[in-house]
Amino acid sequence: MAEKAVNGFADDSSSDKSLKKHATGDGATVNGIEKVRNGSPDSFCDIRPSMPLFGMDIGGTLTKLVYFEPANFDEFDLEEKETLQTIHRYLIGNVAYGKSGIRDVHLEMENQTICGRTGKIHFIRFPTSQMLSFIELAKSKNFSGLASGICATGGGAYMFEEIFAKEVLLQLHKYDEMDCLLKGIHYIDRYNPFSECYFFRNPRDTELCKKMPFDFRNPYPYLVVNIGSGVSILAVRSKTDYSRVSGTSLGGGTFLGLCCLLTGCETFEEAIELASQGDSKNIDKLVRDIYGGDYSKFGLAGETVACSFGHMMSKEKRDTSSREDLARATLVTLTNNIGSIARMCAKTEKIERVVFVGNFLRVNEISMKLLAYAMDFWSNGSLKALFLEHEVRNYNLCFLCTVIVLRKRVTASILFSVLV
Ligand SMILES: Nc1ncnc2c1ncn2[C@@H]1O[C@H](COP(=O)(O)OP(=O)(O)OP(=O)(O)O)[C@@H](O)[C@H]1O
Ligand SMILES: CC(C)(CO)[C@@H](O)C(=O)NCCC(=O)O
Repeated sequence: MAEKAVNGFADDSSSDKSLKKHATGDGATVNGIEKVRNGSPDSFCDIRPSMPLFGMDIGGTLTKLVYFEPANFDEFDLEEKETLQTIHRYLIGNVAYGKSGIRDVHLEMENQTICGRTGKIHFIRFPTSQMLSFIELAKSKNFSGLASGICATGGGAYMFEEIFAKEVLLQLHKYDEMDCLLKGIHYIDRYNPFSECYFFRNPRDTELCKKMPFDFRNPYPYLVVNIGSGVSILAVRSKTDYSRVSGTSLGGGTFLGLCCLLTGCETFEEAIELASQGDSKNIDKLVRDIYGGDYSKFGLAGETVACSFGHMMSKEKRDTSSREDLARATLVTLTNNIGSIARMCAKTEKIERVVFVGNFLRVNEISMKLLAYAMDFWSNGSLKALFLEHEVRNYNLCFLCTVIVLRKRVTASILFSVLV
């Protein structure tokens, strides 16, 4: 592969259909639901791994990478120190890497202690579609001769395991994404107890609706709705007891895919921008479009969506609909569907706190407010929709609990070449 393509993440060849998926199986299955106790990543903190530390979550759409920058470089030997300083200069000197790598500066976490060391956590993301470029690069740099292995979470840790082993001669140490997600949520909240978790006060009133901090220090039981490419719903009853109670394939990836199809947009940011200027009422049929007003007998207000995309069966309505309206209706449809499934899960599990996470909510206040509204309205105020600053903006957080322990200089070389 050309160096340029590798370095710039320019080659979009990672949709390689020949990659084989592996079955997971970290937990026992009870009534078709995976029951998982005792996630394993904590064991990392029993050791004092060599620096630098990275963690990676390879999702269906985005790969999230964290880099832990130790505060004091002086305690390392000369070679390690040199590597750390080079990484530091490069990473901190840039916020964008190649065409698609981004460092989210506003998410940085200072004064963190990981595995006995104090430092800062940096957050970087890039599309998983560029992963084969990363692998090509690792191969071309003879990574296997120098690295001890990579720890990773997410479907990609399984998806790319074989190709990493075969092509790069490198083992991926896999950790379950849901275990890590929950550990990540609590890690983050512990370090930002008064500013990480929030809710919307007065969610039914657009004028008075206001973001407020939520004290999440005594959180159990709660539901997690992880909106990534698809959606996983977890019922969490204690630190070590949770189950995946439901999920839906209609998630953030569906929103982006449909929006690209319907509007010709090409990025998530563009899709959200379009949606923010559109009106879904031009696309969806409301109860009032069918009843002429409310359907009072069952408490359905005229403003309620009766049929998502229902107006699109009319040629006239199709001809007058705009890209903005279509983007908005796609966003509202997906969000309401997720909200509705979450509400049913909360009812079945008898849980009142619902934490919505995942990158679908990144730069997407429309969906957050809609979810807050829907939870409050349809439960008569008994359900509370909660959100997290880091989670919402960027990461599954899995990687906070995983680390990539690489041998010194190689890490720098890989990271640099990929991100340059
Ligand atoms: N820059 C972006 N590029 C692509 N999608 C984005 C971007 N920012 C936010 N998103 C949204 O976030 C979703 C991916 O979220 P997330 O990173 O949490 O999931 P994932 O780990 O890729 O998927 P999964 O967990 O299902 O494997 C996308 O499907 C899209 O809706
Ligand atoms: C497959 C995963 C777990 C990958 O993160 C996620 O995309 C998901 O939960 N999808 C929904 C699958 C379902 O229908 O339950």
